[in-house]
This record gives sequence, structure tokens and C-alpha cells, in this order.
Amino acid sequence: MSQKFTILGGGRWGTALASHLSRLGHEVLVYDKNPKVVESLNAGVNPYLESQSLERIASTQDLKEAIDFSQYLVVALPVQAIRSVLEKAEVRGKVIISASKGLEIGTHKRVSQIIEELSQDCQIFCLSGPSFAVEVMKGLPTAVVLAGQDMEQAQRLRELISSPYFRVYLCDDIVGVELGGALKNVIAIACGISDGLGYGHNARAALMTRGLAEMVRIGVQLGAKRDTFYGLSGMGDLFLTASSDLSRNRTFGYLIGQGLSAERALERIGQVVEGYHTVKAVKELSDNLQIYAPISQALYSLLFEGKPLEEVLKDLLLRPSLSPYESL
Ligand SMILES: NC(=O)C1=CN([C@@H]2O[C@H](COP(=O)(O)OP(=O)(O)OC[C@H]3O[C@@H](n4cnc5c(N)ncnc54)[C@H](OP(=O)(O)O)[C@@H]3O)[C@@H](O)[C@H]2O)C=CC1
Ligand SMILES: O=C(CO)COP(=O)(O)O
Repeated sequence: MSQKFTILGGGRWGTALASHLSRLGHEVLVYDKNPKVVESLNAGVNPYLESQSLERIASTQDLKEAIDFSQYLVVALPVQAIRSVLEKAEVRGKVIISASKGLEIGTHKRVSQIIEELSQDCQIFCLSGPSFAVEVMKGLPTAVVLAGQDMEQAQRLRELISSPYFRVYLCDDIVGVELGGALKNVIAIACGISDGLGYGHNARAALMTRGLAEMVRIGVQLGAKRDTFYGLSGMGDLFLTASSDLSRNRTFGYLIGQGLSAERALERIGQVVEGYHTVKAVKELSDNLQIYAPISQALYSLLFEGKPLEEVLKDLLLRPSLSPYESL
């Protein structure tokens, strides 16, 4: 059955999801602050893939109009922008799907926690997993996971958003699914640095494996189920992001490995690099909760404390091996 969907955020991911939902016959309204994006969507042209025409996607800069438009709200904004947008919106009684991946700096909150704080009487779900926007825009086969507490509502949502090329699995561990999507970006930056330095495939495989162990340690401490990290939103998205040129997080790391400063690398990419912010939140969380997170800690000292890359690598590679906590 056709429904109305509001998408908050007309970036690449918001536009890809809008395109997917409209192909399924839903009526979609995208909210974005950028007039050029709004204009392009209203003209039926994908702002990021100009060869693709888009039908049935309307767009607005009017947040109230967007919120009032539908019962179903998809949040696809950069994580650090979500609070400021939701503070301006009165969100009440909606079914909300968070599609953003990261932790909020300062509060260390997951996206569903930010949404919960700033909305009333809403049911909140998280959509995550290995899903590059450009491939979803093109309708290439993709599998994702939808997590939430109310499995009946999740099942209804799955029926609304699934297609043969967009396969949706369900999960009741929203904490694990959100943390999988947020933490894999940090490890993807580390893998990018290793690739940029020319360290080779062995090093990248080691970082991905030890990175996954680090994600599990952090996640379990924060209340996630261990097994969730071995599914689409943890391992699945880590494999994708840490090994593909399409990833902004990996590319960010790659450019740093090639000698660029973090500022220059961010400038060059010109899109959201969520892992850069999440590193900060993870560093504070792991300090506060005494979680052993050597890769995230090393990235923090490189990106935010100005420690030279050679020293960071030396510390990481020469740190005492096999502490009891490292056996996972
Ligand atoms: N791209 C992908 O493949 C995927 C992305 N995601 C997640 O989706 C989220 C969004 O990423 P993505 O769409 O790729 O990012 P993009 O960089 O493509 O776009 C971000 C968009 O958010 C807008 N924006 C920034 N700040 C604000 C604000 N304060 N108020 C309103 N709009 C704002 C930007 O506008 P402007 O350009 O004017 O600044 C831009 O249109 C991230 O959390 C990402 O991890 C998840 C799965 C896949
Ligand atoms: O999360 C993503 C794919 O699942 C997108 O990753 P990047 O933000 O690194 O491009």
C-alpha cells in the first residue's frame, strides 16, 4: 500500500532512500536546507547523479511542512546536525527511522537517543547495514537491517520499504545496530590510513579483524548484544566501508596516509565524514568507561592531539601484546 514518507536530509543518503521509496510507489517529501538541492529534486533531477531522473519526489526547505506531511519520518541528516534540526521541529506521534550513522559529540548519544530526547510519543527504528547511496540510487541489490523494539511495527515497515533489490532484515537490538553503523566508520578511517601508507592487504585484514573486536568490546559495554556485530550493521558494513574507494571514511583515512592533514582531507572530500566526529565520542566513552580501544585512541591522538602519524603507528604496533582484554 502506498504511504507518505518525509525524509529529513537531502544529502546522498536521503536522496537515495527517497528515490528507492518513490520507486516503490510511495509519496515522498524531502526536507533540506540547501535551495539548490531542493530545486533540483523538485525539477525531477537527482542532485548527485544527474543522469538519473526522479519522479514523485517533492522537496522543501520548510521544516514544518515536511514534518506535517506524513506519519513516517526518515532521519538522514549528518549526526551532528540532527539536534539542531529536531529542536526546531515539533515531532510528535510519528514512526521514525534513523538512517544516520554516528555518535553525537559531547553527549555520546546514539541517533535514536537524540531523537527520543527531542520528540514525543514516537516509535523509533534504525536502518543500517552495507549500503552505499550511489548503489541504492541505481537500484543495485542491497541488504540492510531494521532494528527497533516493536517487532510488529518493524514488520509493517519492512513490508513498506522492502523490494527484491532492497532486502530488509529485522533485529531487536537497536543499540547494537546503531553502534555497528557508527563504530565501523572509525575502523574504516584506520584501514584507509593503512592503505594510504601502502601497508598492504595483510595490515588491512588485521585492522578490520582487530577493529571488529574493538567494536564488540565497546558495544557490549554500552549494552549491545555481541552477535549483532557479526551481522549486516557491524561486520557487513565494516567489510564494505573499510575496503571500498566509494567510502568517504576510508578515503579520508587514505588521504591522511598519503600525507594530507585532516583539515585538507575533509575539504577534499566535501561530504560528511561521520567517523571523524565519532572518534571523538568513542575516545571520551572509552576513557570514561575504561574500555580497551587502542585503534580509536590512536586515531584520536592523530586527528585531535596533533601526534605525528609515525609516532601513532609506532605506539600502536609496539604496544604490549595480548593483554587479557585483547584475547577476543
Ligand atoms: N552516503 C551513503 O552512502 C550513506 C550515508 N549514511 C549516513 O547518512 C547520513 C547523511 O549522509 P549523506 O547523505 O551521505 O551526507 P551528504 O554529505 O551527502 O549530505 C549531507 C546533507 O546534510 C545537509 N546538512 C548538513 N547540516 C545540516 C543542517 N544543520 N540542517 C539541515 N541539513 C544539513 C547538507 O547540506 P549542505 O550540503 O548544504 O551542507 C547535505 O545536504 C550520515 O550519517 C551517513 O553516515 C548511511 C548509509 C549510506
Ligand atoms: O555507511 C556507508 C555505507 O554503508 C557509507 O559510508 P561512508 O560514509 O564512509 O561513505
